[in-house]
Amino acid sequence: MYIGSHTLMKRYDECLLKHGYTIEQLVDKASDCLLKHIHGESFSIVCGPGNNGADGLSLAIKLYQQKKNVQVFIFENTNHLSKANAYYLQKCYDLSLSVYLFQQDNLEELVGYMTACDTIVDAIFGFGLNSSPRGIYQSVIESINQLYDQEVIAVDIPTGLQCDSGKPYQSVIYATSTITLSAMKNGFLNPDSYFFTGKVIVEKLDVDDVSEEAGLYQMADDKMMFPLLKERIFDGYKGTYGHTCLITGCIEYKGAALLSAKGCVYSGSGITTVMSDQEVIHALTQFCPEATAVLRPPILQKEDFLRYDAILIGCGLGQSLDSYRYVIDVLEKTKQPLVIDGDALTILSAHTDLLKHQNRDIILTPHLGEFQRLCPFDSQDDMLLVAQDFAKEHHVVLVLKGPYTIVTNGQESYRIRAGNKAMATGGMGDVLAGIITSLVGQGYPALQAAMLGVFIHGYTGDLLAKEDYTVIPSKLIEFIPKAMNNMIKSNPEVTS
Ligand SMILES: NC(=O)C1=CN([C@@H]2O[C@H](COP(=O)(O)OP(=O)(O)OC[C@H]3O[C@@H](n4cnc5c(N)ncnc54)[C@H](OP(=O)(O)O)[C@@H]3O)[C@@H](O)[C@H]2O)[C@@H](O)CC1
Ligand SMILES: [K+]
Repeated sequence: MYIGSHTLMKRYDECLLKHGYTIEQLVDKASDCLLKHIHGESFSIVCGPGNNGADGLSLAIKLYQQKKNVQVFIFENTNHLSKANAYYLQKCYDLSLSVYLFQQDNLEELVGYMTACDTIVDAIFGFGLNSSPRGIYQSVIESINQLYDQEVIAVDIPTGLQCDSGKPYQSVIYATSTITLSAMKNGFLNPDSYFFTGKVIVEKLDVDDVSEEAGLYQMADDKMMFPLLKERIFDGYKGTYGHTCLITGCIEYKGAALLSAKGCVYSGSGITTVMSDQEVIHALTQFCPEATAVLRPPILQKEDFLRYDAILIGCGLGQSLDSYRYVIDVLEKTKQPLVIDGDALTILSAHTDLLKHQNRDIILTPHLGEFQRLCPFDSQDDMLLVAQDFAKEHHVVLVLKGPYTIVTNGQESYRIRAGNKAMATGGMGDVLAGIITSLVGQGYPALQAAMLGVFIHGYTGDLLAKEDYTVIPSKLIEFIPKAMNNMIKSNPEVTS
């Protein structure tokens, strides 16, 4: 399943136009999608001035041609209409459909006409709405919400719901169901949006598939993720599964280093070496005796890293002057695939130029606050686009942590369907960084390692959250091997 934001959906339409479709054809195909899910005998179709309205007008014509009882309501019939809207409105007039024009003084009367129908179609605004519907639009939305006997079907998005966040503007249609076109809208991932969308049906237009060309995100679910995890091989040994180096922890933040090391070991790393302060190393022998350790030298040299397959920097590294130097040393002197997390990301924010000419796999794992430092953005910005552009510009795999964590390398983009609110506890991100580094060390390509790491982490948390109110990192780690085994056993390619 693909997911789009308002910008990505606009880009999707532009791609289709570049493929040679006309906007009138696209609207025609959109209304074919709607028609499949519309039942009943009498319809009030409420159409705004853009292409969402055009979808409604085209649908009205098809229903009329099926001899249904159809009345169309519009807000203006001037040159403010989109090209497709004007085209289909003219067709409605040509066919002598009943078209009513909303004005301030006839609003109540026209809404009264709707009470005679069984279905109201909301084709007022779709992903083109850019602020709260005002004036007559607001009044019509509120009046439609007062009608309780009719089914309300929203075209693409309930009018007044924000496409990207799933939050309502001041006035929003409460739909019984929403037929969303081409892709799931990002806002519908927000569970609160369900109050407004009702049941969501995703319908793909019968056109060339331009989802990837347009940069839509893909939902990475069990079906996609289970087969990515490889079975351990018959004659494997510790060398088969990679040697990872974790430059993590300091006197003040020992726990983060311990959790990332254990996450790395438990998700299958062949050898895990923690490069840290004496105090961290001492604690490590108690917490995770399987990990090895080396004392972190004051200046990191290229030779210190020759034997490693993957490096992690961050996870409790702190932000001292030493930490700054470590981050810069690692970026300048090592060549292995690199995972950058926590404090190291904050340090990196002042030196993103170091990401240039790296010529190796780099995975960044910020939460929203860390990402804001790396890439200042505005709260109104389209995060799907911002994340994608950042990854593309800096040639990294970006793991933007949150509900349905974003994983993108700028070319391919995913939302990971795993994880839950019970996992919102300190140290969870450190475990994730450890898992991803482990997978990189085991030879998974960077994008796959990032996706799989996020999935394993979230999936383990989901198993635990079935019984527990909170899921704490040290307990989650203990369950990682079981969860990975579950994934292998549930994968039809392995079990058959
Ligand atoms: N591939 C697909 O999926 C396809 C999707 N399609 C459909 O296209 C829909 C998107 O169409 P769209 O881009 O024309 O935007 P839409 O939502 O109709 O609104 C634009 C109008 O709203 C106006 N306006 C904006 N904010 C406002 C406000 N606060 N208050 C008042 N007015 C406001 C804005 O005015 P303007 O800002 O230009 O002055 C403009 O007139 C999409 O949702 C889907 O249904 C298919 O038809 C084709 C294939
Ligand atoms: K709508």
